[in-house]
Amino acid sequence: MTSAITQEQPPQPPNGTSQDDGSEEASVREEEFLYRDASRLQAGSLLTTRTMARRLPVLVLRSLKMAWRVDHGATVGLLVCQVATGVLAALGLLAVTGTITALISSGAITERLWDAAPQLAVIAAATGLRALLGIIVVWLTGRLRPVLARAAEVTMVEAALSAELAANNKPGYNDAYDIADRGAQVTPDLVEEAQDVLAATATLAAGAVVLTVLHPLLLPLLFLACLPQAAAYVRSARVIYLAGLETSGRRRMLGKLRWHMAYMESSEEMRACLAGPFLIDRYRKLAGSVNAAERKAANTGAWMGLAGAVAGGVASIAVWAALLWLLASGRMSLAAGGGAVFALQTATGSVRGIINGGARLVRTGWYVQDWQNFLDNAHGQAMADSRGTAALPAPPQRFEVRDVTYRYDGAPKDSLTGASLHVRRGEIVALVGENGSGKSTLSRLLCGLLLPTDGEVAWDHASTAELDPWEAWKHVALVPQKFTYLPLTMRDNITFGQGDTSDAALLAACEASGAAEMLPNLRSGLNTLLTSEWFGGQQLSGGQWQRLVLTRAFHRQAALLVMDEPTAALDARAEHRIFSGLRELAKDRAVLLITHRLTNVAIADRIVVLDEGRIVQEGTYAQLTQEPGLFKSLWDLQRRMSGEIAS
Ligand SMILES: Nc1ncnc2c1ncn2[C@@H]1O[C@H](COP(=O)(O)OP(=O)(O)OP(=O)(O)O)[C@@H](O)[C@H]1O
Repeated sequence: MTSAITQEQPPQPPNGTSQDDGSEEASVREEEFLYRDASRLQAGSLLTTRTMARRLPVLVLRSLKMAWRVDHGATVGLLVCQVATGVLAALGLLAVTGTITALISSGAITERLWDAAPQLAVIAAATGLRALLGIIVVWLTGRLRPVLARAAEVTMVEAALSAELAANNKPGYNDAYDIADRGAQVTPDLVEEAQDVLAATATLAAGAVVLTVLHPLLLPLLFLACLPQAAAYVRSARVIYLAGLETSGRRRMLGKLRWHMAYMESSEEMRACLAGPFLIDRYRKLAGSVNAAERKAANTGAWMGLAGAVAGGVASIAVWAALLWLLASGRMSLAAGGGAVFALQTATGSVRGIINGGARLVRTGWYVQDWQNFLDNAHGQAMADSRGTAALPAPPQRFEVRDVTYRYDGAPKDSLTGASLHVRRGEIVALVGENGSGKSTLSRLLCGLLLPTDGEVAWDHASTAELDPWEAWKHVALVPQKFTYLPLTMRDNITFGQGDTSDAALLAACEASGAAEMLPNLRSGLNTLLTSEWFGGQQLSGGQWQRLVLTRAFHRQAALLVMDEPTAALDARAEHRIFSGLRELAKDRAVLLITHRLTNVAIADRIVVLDEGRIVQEGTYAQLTQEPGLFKSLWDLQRRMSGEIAS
């Protein structure tokens, strides 16, 4: 049977152009506008060729440091190989010069051959050893590459975790992350390219010594000849790098589209809502726009490369002409000229190697620089810059939001305005209100996940802005509205490696949440891998996952328990279990409960009602169900609805 994707014709673009007619740019105006980020482009365009040329030695050094950090042995081995390669190249070159001198000197041919024999032996030995060193370099690089790549990936994750939660809303942050991530991916390239440049430099050093001995004019001439080509190559690398920056937002969107189209979490809607064909069409248009930008950069880069190569060719002719002139004018002997030809060829090859490798190194260096910049302060969003390092002397007793205003970056209006609320240990406070009224935002502020735009959030007497966040979050247990399905075992999903990891402690938390009922059906009990994406794993239902997330929160034994719609996916029996056990849980915890099921909030000591970011009511269940206001109108509506449905 043919799949829906192949049967369906993708919708035509609004202006009637097709994705294959070469006019992708025109058909994707809207998507381009949406996913472009100018702030990064500006940063990239500040880089100049001269700056990068100056940074080349720094990059080589940095790559060596990175390599040293992950594998001392391989780094030393590579350095030794490169130096040895250079020494062997010098020996080989000297031997070639010696051989030519011996062969074209006067005397019988057999004598001349005997004279040249030791030099020929040196050439053979040097060539063989260089080949062997080449193999060792490949082996050591292969050993180093994966370790470096994984180490760089970990630094990215650590940097992302060090950023404020609010960073995700900051313009340019996600692009900066993506570009930095690309830098992390290419760090092994930096090391390899630095190796190439080092190897070419070592060989050049050998050629340079020979050339200088033969005639002091040859080497400066050779360098001058290569300058235009070097500039052209670096410029070409810059064009391609800038195209990468320009398209980063769109490429990120492409990655997200691919993820949603192919992965399990969204697979139902992709099929049943026919989102797949629609998104494939969107993907093609967006990809067309990225392709067009990259093609343009590749064309410009190729033209620059061609111009550089022509300039280089002309300059090479000049160098060879100079050599001929030196010979013709008797300024250089014929024997020395023969050696000079070989030395020039070797040196020219090495300089080209340095230019090629250097241009690649410079481009990779830009990416790696982006990576380093991100690592330095998470694109200006590091928590270390916005928060203190104070520690709490003991688990807090009271959590308070004082006259807090919060606006998400780029949002047209405040999500919370002048809100105040407190919750003590032993107390349950319910937060209610219509969709978008600011409940989750307020809970994030109370947990210290967000810092207020105005006002203060205090745990006992300490402001959350003063506290070391990682220490502070040890006192928080959160059941978020949107929870993550982690492909870990049930045990790891509950503990995340913290607290009492004994079966007894886990089973107690499972009993409280209702997750214990799932255990007999799990293949390996607490050690079952909770995903069917890998062999041996098992997939939980939505409600079962919610039970698990509740188990995690109960197991944490934290002073503050925040539950945002904790029973939305639970069946009636499971929901009843949670609410009937909540008072017991609250004995030593401050509980903030967010729910739309208003009969459930009868359990709370106090109820706080939010409307459009402002607290409009506060009181007990008995008070608010009598008092005219938002709570009563929503409560009446829910009761009426269940009555109407029942009748
Ligand atoms: N990450 C975010 N970035 C930007 N704006 C946000 C973000 N999260 C929420 N908002 C905005 O803040 C306002 C309050 O959202 P919040 O999620 O706090 O509401 P809520 O009361 O929890 O809603 P619901 O009942 O639907 O869960 C909304 O207008 C929403 O658009």
